[in-house]
Amino acid sequence: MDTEMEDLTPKTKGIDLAFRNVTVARNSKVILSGISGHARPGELLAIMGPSGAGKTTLLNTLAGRVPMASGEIILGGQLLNKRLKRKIAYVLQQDIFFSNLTLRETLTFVAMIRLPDYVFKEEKMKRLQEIVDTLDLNKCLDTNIGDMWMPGLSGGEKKRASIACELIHDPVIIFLDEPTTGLDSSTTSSLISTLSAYAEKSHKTIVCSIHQPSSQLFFQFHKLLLLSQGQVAYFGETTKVIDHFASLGIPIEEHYNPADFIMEKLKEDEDARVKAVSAMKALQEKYSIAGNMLLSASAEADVPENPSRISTKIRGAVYKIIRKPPASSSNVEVDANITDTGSVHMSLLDLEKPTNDDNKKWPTGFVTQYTQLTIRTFRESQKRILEKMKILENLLICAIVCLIYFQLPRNEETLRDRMGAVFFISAHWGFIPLFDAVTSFPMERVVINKERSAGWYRLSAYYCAKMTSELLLIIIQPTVFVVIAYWVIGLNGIAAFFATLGTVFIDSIAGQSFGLFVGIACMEVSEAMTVSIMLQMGIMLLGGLFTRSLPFWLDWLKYVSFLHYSFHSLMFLEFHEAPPVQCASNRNSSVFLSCREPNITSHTIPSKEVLQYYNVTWNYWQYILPLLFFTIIFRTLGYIVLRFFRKPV
Ligand SMILES: Nc1ncnc2c1ncn2[C@@H]1O[C@H](COP(=O)(O)OP(=O)(O)OP(=O)(O)O)[C@@H](O)[C@H]1O
Repeated sequence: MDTEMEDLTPKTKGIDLAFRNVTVARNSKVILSGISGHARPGELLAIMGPSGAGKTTLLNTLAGRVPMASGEIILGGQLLNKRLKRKIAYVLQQDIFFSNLTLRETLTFVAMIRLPDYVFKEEKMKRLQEIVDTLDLNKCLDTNIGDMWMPGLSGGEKKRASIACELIHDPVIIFLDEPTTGLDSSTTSSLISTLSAYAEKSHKTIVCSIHQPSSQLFFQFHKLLLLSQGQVAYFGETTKVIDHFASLGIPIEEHYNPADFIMEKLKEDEDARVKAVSAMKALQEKYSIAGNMLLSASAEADVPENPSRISTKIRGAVYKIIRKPPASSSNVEVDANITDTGSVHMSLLDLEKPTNDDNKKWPTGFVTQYTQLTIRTFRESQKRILEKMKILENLLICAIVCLIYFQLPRNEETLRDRMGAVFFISAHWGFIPLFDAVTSFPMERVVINKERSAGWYRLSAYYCAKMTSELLLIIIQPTVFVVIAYWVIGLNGIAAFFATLGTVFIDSIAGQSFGLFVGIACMEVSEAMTVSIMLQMGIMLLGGLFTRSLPFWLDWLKYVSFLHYSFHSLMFLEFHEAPPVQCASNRNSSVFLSCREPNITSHTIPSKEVLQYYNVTWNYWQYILPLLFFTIIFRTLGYIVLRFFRKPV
């Protein structure tokens, strides 16, 4: 893999990362205590430590995703801020994707949306190909990402795909949270080699948390930050760690994997752990650590034999470190002059200065974001909504409905059945999109949150794309259903047919809007399902078929059921200006006045009377406008909840 590294020509060089006295507390528990360290461009820094040591918390904190109780994070000479956060790439431990998109579709979207608008599409695709070559992903470009239910990319390929998504936009610094979890040893080895080579060749700063690498892998990391119970147990060059532990009186046994040895000592030998942590503390207390960490210095100045001698050793290296800069300063200056090794001057102020382009909040404009998100959402939803099983299910339901209501005679005896058929159509096509939205959104939220926290696009662009891209898909299945069932059942004529079709579309869109709102408001699929089933019951009962006369204090509730409007508008279309309904054969038992009237010779019921009998007293638009209003209200509420109450961390 690394042989192809030459192809990759990043436009931006990495920048220095320095962190000092990072302390994080959660629920009055201190998770990280006074963590300091430093990584330079071209370096691969490993954060290692036993489970629960605080690796993920530290990475999240360095990436600006977790608030600190105290401490400083300095990137390229500036305290970490919103603008800098957008230049950080963060590869999460979990690989989060839309599982039914192919890798090519996924990466094309990322390239189009994360590379700035002034880069031509051909250039974006070229950059994408370079990343694909570098990470050896050519073979699986047309494979679905997949998940536990759908076969797709292997674990290693998925991890490389996650890394590819982050490398495309040429970040200045890359964080990876346990990228080797779940990978076999050869995939792990090839991944770490790729990262190490990438850091060196493209001069990027890479920080990566890792559990327990093999010894071969261990030495591929340039630097090591060892955590134990939220404290630093070692920070410095990886090659010096064995000597360092030996100097503390903890020598490694021969032929032992150093990573295994260190982890065992930290986990099982409390004395060794305390010694290691105290040695680091002694260093930190002695010197204010800013741009350069003491042990990286001590590594250059040889490793001290024991903690008590550390200060002498460091003093021997004659470090002049400017003391803690003022907290208010946005440009933190750190000088490290090593007088005995020549004049090594490093001013973090000299590194990357923000350009106008850097200050832009989003990599691409609204139009690009909206277009790309529409394409992606359409592809993703198309595979979900028009899934083979769903099509089959709807065709079967259509067949059952056609069999039950086949060519309903238009008479009083079958009026109830006709009403049932109309109610079924409105309920079915209101609830199918509702449940699709309810079940799919909580899963989609995970992807959206990942992308929102990394600042890929505006929420408004995503939401507009989501609202519009699925419209066409939502109406395909009801169209097929209505086209077949309408004529097989023998509903009202051709003019009412088109109006029925339009009404079913509006019903489906209102149902989807309601489902989307519930899906957005609920955090879990199970919670969303419980809430929607309860609401579905209420909506059904208030729809107009089951309850014709509610207690007066409950009567208003029917007006909040969208089904009430869709059902009544379809009833209106079915009976307004429709062929007459024949009276019951026993006219005396008829519920309609027109049939019971002894002087009237006609044996039919006027549509107006049927509509009145079923309480369909408004005109068509009076039922449709509230449906449109519901759609707008639920979609707006969905946006508000997503924007203000469901913010990603
Ligand atoms: N919100 C929280 N409230 C309380 N404790 C927390 C919270 N988040 C994390 N912790 C605790 O902080 C410690 C560090 O967690 P973290 O996930 O950073 O460890 P880790 O080193 O990444 O572990 P692993 O290797 O198992 O992933 C753990 O003991 C964890 O239980």
